[in-house]
Amino acid sequence: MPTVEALISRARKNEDIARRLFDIEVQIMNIGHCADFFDQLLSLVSEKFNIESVWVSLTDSPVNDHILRSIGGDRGQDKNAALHIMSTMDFLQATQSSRDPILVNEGFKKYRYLIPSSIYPKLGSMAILPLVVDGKIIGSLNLGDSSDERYEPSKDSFFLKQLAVKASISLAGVSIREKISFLATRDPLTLLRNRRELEESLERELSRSRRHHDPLALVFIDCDDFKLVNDTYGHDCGDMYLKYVSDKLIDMTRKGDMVFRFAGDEFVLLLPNQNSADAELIASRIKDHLSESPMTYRGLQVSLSISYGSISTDQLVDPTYKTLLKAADDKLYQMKKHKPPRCSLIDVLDLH
Ligand SMILES: Nc1nc2c(ncn2[C@@H]2O[C@H](COP(=O)(O)OP(=O)(O)OP(=O)(O)O)[C@@H](O)[C@H]2O)c(=O)[nH]1
Repeated sequence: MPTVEALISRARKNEDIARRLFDIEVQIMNIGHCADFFDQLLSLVSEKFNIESVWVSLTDSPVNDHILRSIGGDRGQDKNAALHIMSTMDFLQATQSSRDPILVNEGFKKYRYLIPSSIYPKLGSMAILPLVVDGKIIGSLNLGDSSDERYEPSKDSFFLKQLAVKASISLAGVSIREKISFLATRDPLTLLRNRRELEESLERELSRSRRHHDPLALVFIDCDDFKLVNDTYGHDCGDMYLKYVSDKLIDMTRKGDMVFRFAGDEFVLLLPNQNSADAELIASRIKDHLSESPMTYRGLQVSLSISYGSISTDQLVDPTYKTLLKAADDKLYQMKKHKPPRCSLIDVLDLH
């Protein structure tokens, strides 16, 4: 039978843990970006509870696309050891899809995919706290210690569960807030940056280019005879065509480049640090590649063709948002003018 003093001491200890959990919750609940959320969460948990190793394992499931994009990570390419990205199957197999904390102090091999290699050799025990967003397990918050007692499996995991729930609820909030602000800047069909974003990005990049005396290139792209796609195959095919083109534009540009949907079948590339020759080369490569990569739609190959106009700040005196766009649009118009009209979009019938 515990003494009154022991009971009071235990109650105080629990109160102290609850207060620390509350402090963490208050500090993470209003964060706007997933990357900042994880940084804050990990450092707060480690600091408030004096934990040797704290890291997050995230599955590569499509439900995590938004979070992975936000933290800038892909599987096998962790942003840092504290954010560990792994296959969904490995994760669910190791944890048996448990929604309760898992305490481990032996048999780490089973959980090896969850543990960054820099932490694995130091572990005496660990706690795996599942993170659940929108009812789906998306990974875990993990706590590790060199002693085999701290997370000994028979220990009470009540507060660990509390931590898992608070982290999950806050992450869901951050994720939704970030998604809303992301979508406000995007074209809903292609998810490319929208025209308003172009205006802001172009102003920003122009002043950066002036400050650093670096060139900035812009390519204006228009799909040829796009109306024919809609008229021949219907609007769904037209939508697919626009998505197909936008994916190719993303694939064929570099990480620092920006791709925008300007309007209907018009796209703009913003290429920091590229001069006129670079921009012309990139644009003509994209044009050639699209011409050689017809889109498959219901067993038909629908051919693609674009016209473009490329311009760089090194070709204009005192370039502005308007003059840069206008110069690229003029060049696009010149290319369009010399293009023979197409009457059919079908290259090859029936691929089956
Ligand atoms: N499917 C689909 N069609 C769209 C969308 N936005 C605009 N359009 C269509 O895009 C077509 C653009 O037509 P035009 O401006 O004549 O362009 P074009 O047929 O490519 O002609 P050129 O530019 O002269 O080669 C119009 O028929 C619009 O209705 C969209 O989101 N989805």
